[in-house]
Amino acid sequence: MFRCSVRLIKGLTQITWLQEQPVLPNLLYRRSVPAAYLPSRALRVTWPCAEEVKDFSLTNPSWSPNMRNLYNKYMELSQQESWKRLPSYNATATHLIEQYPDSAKPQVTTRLFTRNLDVEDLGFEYVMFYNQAEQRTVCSFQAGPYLESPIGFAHGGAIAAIVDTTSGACTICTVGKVKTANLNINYRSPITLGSTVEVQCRVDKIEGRKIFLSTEIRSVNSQVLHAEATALFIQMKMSE
Ligand SMILES: CCCCCCCC/C=C\CCCCCCCC(=O)SCCNC(=O)CCNC(=O)[C@H](O)C(C)(C)COP(=O)(O)OP(=O)(O)OC[C@H]1O[C@@H](n2cnc3c(N)ncnc32)[C@H](O)[C@@H]1OP(=O)(O)O
Repeated sequence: MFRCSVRLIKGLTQITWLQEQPVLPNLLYRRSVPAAYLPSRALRVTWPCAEEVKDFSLTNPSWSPNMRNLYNKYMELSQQESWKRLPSYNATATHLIEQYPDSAKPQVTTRLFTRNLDVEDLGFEYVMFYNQAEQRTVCSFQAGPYLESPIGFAHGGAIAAIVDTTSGACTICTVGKVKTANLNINYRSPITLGSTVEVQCRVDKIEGRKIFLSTEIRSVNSQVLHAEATALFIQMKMSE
């Protein structure tokens, strides 16, 4: 009973903290997760247990010096320019939690694909920053050993996931809720597992509900081009 109360108080403290985080107004999906998306068996409930509401885009001990350097560079730029670090939770619903009245906080039973491991270091380690004035997102990405495809290198699907995430976040920050309609990737040079790369994404043009973006993944010294991509996102209709 005592343990439960402590967990509840910790959880509420964390939620209050979450609600105080700066949020761009048009970012968030307005609907709760449709029932059809929910798994048939109960998974972890992430609210109001504080330990589940973790911001994964803050430094952790698994981050390499390159990962930390990029993080520090954009954190410094966030002080002077219009870059903003995007918080990153392990479920879309957790990003949305502030929209729910206290009486109707959702049970979070799904997970974002790129945040589906509990252990740090093994999968996707990444942090994204958004520049509103330039409609750009940058992502520092460290590819963990569980993303392997050819021996020692990252899987093309994992690279596609990080491109989709970086360009998706850029689009959501720019226009609100969207879906990916098209993603084209040219893989130019393999990404070594454990290495850190910089993903740079920008909105090229917006035509009605269509948002066109381009992305490049480069080594941290910019010398190696690992992949280049274009994406088309479609803005959801008001009714969706
Ligand atoms: C403090 C908070 C901070 C938060 C920060 C953010 C962090 C958030 C957390 C993490 C970020 C993660 C972000 C990840 C994002 C990933 C998103 C996905 O992966 S979505 C899953 C994969 N995609 C699908 O499953 C779509 C399946 N397709 C569809 O649902 C539909 O086809 C859809 C919605 C794409 C379009 O359907 P329609 O009915 O709305 O629209 P129609 O009329 O068909 O098309 C509109 C226009 O677009 C063109 N169009 C549509 N699809 C096209 C295509 N594939 N290629 C070219 N044109 C296409 C059409 O020709 C039309 O053009 P004309 O207006 O006539 O000029």
